[in-house]
Amino acid sequence: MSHKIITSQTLYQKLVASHTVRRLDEDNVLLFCDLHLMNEYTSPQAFAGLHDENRKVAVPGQNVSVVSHIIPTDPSSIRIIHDAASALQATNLARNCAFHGIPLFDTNDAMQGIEHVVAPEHGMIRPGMVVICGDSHTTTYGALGALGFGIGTSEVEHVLATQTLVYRTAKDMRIRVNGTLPVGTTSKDLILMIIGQIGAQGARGYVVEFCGTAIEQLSVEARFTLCNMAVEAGARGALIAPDETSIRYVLEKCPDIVGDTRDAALAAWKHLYSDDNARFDKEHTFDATDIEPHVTWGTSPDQVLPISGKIPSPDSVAADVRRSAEQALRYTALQPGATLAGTPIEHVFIGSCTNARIEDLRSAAQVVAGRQVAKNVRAMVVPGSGAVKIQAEAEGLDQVFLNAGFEWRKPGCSMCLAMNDDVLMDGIRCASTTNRNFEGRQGRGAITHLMSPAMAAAAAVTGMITDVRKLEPAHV
Ligand SMILES: CC(C)[C@H](C(=O)O)[C@@H](O)C(=O)O
Ligand code: SF4
Repeated sequence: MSHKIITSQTLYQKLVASHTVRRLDEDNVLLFCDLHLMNEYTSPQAFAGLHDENRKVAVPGQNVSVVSHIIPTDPSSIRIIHDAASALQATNLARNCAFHGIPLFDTNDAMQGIEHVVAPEHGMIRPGMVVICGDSHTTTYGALGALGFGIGTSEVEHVLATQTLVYRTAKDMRIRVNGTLPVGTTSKDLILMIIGQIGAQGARGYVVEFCGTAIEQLSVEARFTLCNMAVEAGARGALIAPDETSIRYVLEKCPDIVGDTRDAALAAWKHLYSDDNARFDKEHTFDATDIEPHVTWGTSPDQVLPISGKIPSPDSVAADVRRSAEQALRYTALQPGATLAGTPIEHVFIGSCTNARIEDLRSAAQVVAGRQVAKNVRAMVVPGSGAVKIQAEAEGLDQVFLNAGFEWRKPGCSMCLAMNDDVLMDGIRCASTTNRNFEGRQGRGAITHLMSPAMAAAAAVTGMITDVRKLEPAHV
């Protein structure tokens, strides 16, 4: 007689178990995917592979495509992609989606934007789902208690053909953040601090569950920022157990969840938490109480400092990271021992799937209101999606930015990775709300400093990296 042993499970284990079609071996399962998101960049070869084998898309309705990376953001009314290769990617995506009956947010759709901003605002992401995409920042959806992660192009083809994925299970990490984030700081500062502490590989091989009072107090949009950037610590996924805050958000975005469906959904979501005795392979605890605004000084997101900190000397860092620190400082042209505050910048970019949602724009606008972009600084806001842009315009935020001398652009990935026309020149130093400060990320030779939207706004109006908490009150 066999006895079923009921053990405590982590939230991550519950999500994997509920989507496992078949266990393949010790490490791998065949995982069912509730939603597969696609973009123009990582899907063409997958469709080509599918067509070569004469296969159909298994469940077209559980796939959605968004043109994100290569779309132009200039304010002209019709968007025309001038680069031939990029235009071809967009046309291919449109053709493939039409052929297979896959919904598409196309280049000139009013709701167009960055895939990770578009999907949740249209109610596509719900607690308990598995969401995958050929894009690393799919971890964003953990904010709603959905397991999201990026996949490679060959996997995209497999998912299209079967709506399943051969999935190597990850280890479990818990990051608890006690306390409350102080005024003037955001979840961007929190995640930059965490990445600085555990390193760019610190969560490699793990799915991270965030918990603790500081996390509970975060809005859903702030949680998106946190989970989005967990991948910059190497995480294979990020999760926050659904609570009242996230459930309210989802119900607002999902008009179809009513009546019995709503009761059933609420009942199912109640189980989405890590059991008391669940075992995590690794745990970290932080306190949010004394967190300062954080800004990167190097070419990896873990090369980061609190704004009052001093740029490290390569001699003072551990031997294994010394060379990369030296290289980074050579690239960013900064002096060890100096503070980041006061470093002149030439460009400000407020955008990306990390920080281009409405709350991000509100927080930047609050700093900008009544001030002017500093002389010699070019500053732009690229909203995360058409919906964010429309909302911001309804609130008059576009006018706040335009009056101050910012450019107000159309949505897209834009200068987050410079795959469209928004590219920085060699040597230009940019205060950026994005997630990656790699060499050349925003243009060859361009230097990126990652920070929160409020800090980027402070940089725009002062012309230098500035502690937003120390700005004199503006005369609005
Ligand atoms: C283009 C895409 C594959 C890439 C990713 O996977 O993250 C991009 O979105 C990025 O942010 O670097
Ligand atoms: S905004 Fe940046 S990080 Fe996000 S999907 Fe686009 S390129 Fe990647």
